[in-house]
Amino acid sequence: MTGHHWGYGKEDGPSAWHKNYPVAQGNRQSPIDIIPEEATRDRDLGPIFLDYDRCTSINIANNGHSVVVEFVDSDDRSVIRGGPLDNPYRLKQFHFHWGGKGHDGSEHTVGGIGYASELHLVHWNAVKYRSFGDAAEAPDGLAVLGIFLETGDDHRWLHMITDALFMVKYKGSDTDFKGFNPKCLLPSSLHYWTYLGSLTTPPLHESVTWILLKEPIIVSDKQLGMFRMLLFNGEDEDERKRMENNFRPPQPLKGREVRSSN
Ligand SMILES: NS(=O)(=O)c1ccc(C(=O)N2CCc3cc(O)c(O)cc3[C@@H]2c2ccccc2)cc1
Ligand SMILES: [Zn+2]
Repeated sequence: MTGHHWGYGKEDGPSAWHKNYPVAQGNRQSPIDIIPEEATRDRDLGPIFLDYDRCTSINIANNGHSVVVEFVDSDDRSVIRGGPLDNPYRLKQFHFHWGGKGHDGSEHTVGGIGYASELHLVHWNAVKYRSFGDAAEAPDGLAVLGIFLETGDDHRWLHMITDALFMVKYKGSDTDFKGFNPKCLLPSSLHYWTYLGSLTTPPLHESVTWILLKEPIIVSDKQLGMFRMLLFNGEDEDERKRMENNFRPPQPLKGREVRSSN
C-alpha cells in the first residue's frame, strides 16, 4: 500500500489501523464471528458455482502482508456466480491468513472458535466496474470466497503452493506460478454463510460480499508451518520478521444479517 504503512505488529496492527483508515470503525467491517444458530436460512439463496476450469494463474508473490497467487482477469475465464451474487465475479487472486506455531490464525470465527488458517479467493464485479481498483471501492464490487483450514493429515495438493514458498521468502519477491487451479483447494461441500462486509486489511473498503464455506479443508501442521518461513520484511531490511499472525480479529456485527445456504 502506497502512503500509509500498516502491518500486524503492536504499533501498526489492527488496533491502530483506524488512525489512517477511519472506515475501520464502520458499519460493515470484516471479519466477524459467525453464530450458526443465528444465521437466517434463506430459501431464495441458491447454490454458488465456481467456473474455474479455464482459470490461468500467473505468479505467486509475497506482498509483505500475505502470500498471494494472481490470476489473469482480463476476461470471464474464471468466475464465481450464483448464491447471493447478481453477476459473475472474476477471480483476481487468492491468499491466506495464519497464526503462530500452535495458534489459530483464521479471520472469521464460528461460534467464537477460530480455525488454524483461512484462504481467501478474491473476485471482482467486471460487469459493473471497469477495474479491480474501481470495484474494490463499490458496495457490490468484490466477492471473497473464504475457506477455513483445519490441521490434520497432509493436503494432497497444498504442497504445490508450499513448495514455491521458499522462492518468495521476502516482501516484494514473486515467481512464476502457472497452471494452478484453486478448485483443488475446495472442500467437498459448497454450503456457505454469506454477509456484507469489507476487506480485512487496509484500505478496509466496505465492498465485499463474503461467502464462507461451512466445511473446512484439512492441511497438516507441517504444511502450515511452511507458511511461517515467509518474512514480512524485504531482503534489504536488517530486521527479520517471520510472517505469522497476519489476521484481523472479528469486528462488531452492527446489526447485519448472516444468511445460510440451504
Ligand atoms: N483479506 S481480504 O479481505 O480477502 C483482501 C482482499 C483484497 C485485498 C487487496 O487486493 N488489497 C488490499 C491490500 C493490498 C496491499 C498491497 O500491498 C497491494 O499492492 C494491494 C492491495 C490490495 C488493494 C489495494 C488498494 C485498493 C484495493 C485493494 C486484500 C485483502
Ligand atoms: Zn484475506
